[in-house]
Amino acid sequence: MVKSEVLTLVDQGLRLPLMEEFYTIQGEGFHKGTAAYFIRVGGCDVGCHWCDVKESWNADTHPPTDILHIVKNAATYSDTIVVTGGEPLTWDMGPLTEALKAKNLQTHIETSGAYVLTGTWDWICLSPKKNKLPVGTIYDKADELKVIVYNKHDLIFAEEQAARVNKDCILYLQPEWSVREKVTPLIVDYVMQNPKWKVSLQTHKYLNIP
Ligand SMILES: C[S@@+](CC[C@H](N)C(=O)[O-])C[C@H]1O[C@@H](n2cnc3c(N)ncnc32)[C@H](O)[C@@H]1O
Ligand SMILES: Nc1nc2[nH]cc(C(=O)O)c2c(=O)[nH]1
Ligand code: SF4
Ligand SMILES: [Mg+2]
Repeated sequence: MVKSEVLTLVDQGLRLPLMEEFYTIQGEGFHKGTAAYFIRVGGCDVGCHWCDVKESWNADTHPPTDILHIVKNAATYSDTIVVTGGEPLTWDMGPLTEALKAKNLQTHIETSGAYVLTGTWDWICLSPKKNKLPVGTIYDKADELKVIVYNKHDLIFAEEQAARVNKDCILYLQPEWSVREKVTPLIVDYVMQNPKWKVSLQTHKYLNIP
C-alpha cells in the first residue's frame, strides 16, 4: 500500500500507530489489581516533562497497525482492555472501540483529555495536564480523575480540576514516580485532611510488572 493510503487509514482510525500491547494487572486508579490487556498507541504532543513513556511520543516510530488485528489478538487475553499511549485521543478511537465492543470486551481509556473524546468507553480515566487542559465534554463523562502530583502546586491544580468533573467521578492523587518519596507524605496528609480524595499508586512499578 502506498504511504498516502496508510495515512488515510490512520486518519480514519482504522489503523493506529501501535507501540506495544501487553497483558498485565491494572496498576493505577479504581481498577488497580484487575487483570487487563493494555494497548499502547503512539503519538502525544502534550509534553509532560516527567512522562514515563516518552518513547511513545513520536507516532512515526510506531507501525500503523490494523485495528482488527489488534482486537482479534486482545480478545484472546482478557475481557478488559485498557487503551493508553501516548495520547490515545490524538486518534479517532471510534473504530477501535466499536470492534472491541463487538467482541463484548470492556473498554477502558487512560487519557489527558487534551483532544476531543472519541470512542465508546465503559471506563474513562481522565488525567489532566496543566500544559494542555482537557477539552469538550470529557469532564462530564470521566469515571475517575487522576491528578499526578509532582509538587505542592499540583494540589491546587487538582482542586481546580475536581471542580469541573461530574459528581460521581472518583478523585485520585497519584505521586509522580521520580519524586514519590518526597510527595507521597504530602498526598497522605492531604487525603486525610480532604477525604473526598483517594491515593493512587503506580502499583505495577512496585510489583515489577509492565
Ligand atoms: C503514560 S500516560 C498515557 C495516557 C495519557 N496520555 C495520559 O496522560 O493520561 C498513562 C498514565 O500515566 C500517568 N503518568 C505518566 N507518567 C507518570 C509518572 N512519571 N508518574 C506517575 N504517573 C505518571 C499519566 O498521568 C496517566 O494517568
Ligand atoms: N500495569 C500498568 N498499569 C497501568 N495503568 C495505567 C498505565 C498506563 O501507562 O497508561 C499502566 C501501565 O503502563 N501498566
Ligand atoms: S499526556 Fe500522557 S503520554 Fe503524553 S506526555 Fe503526558 S503523561 Fe506522557
Ligand atoms: Mg504506565
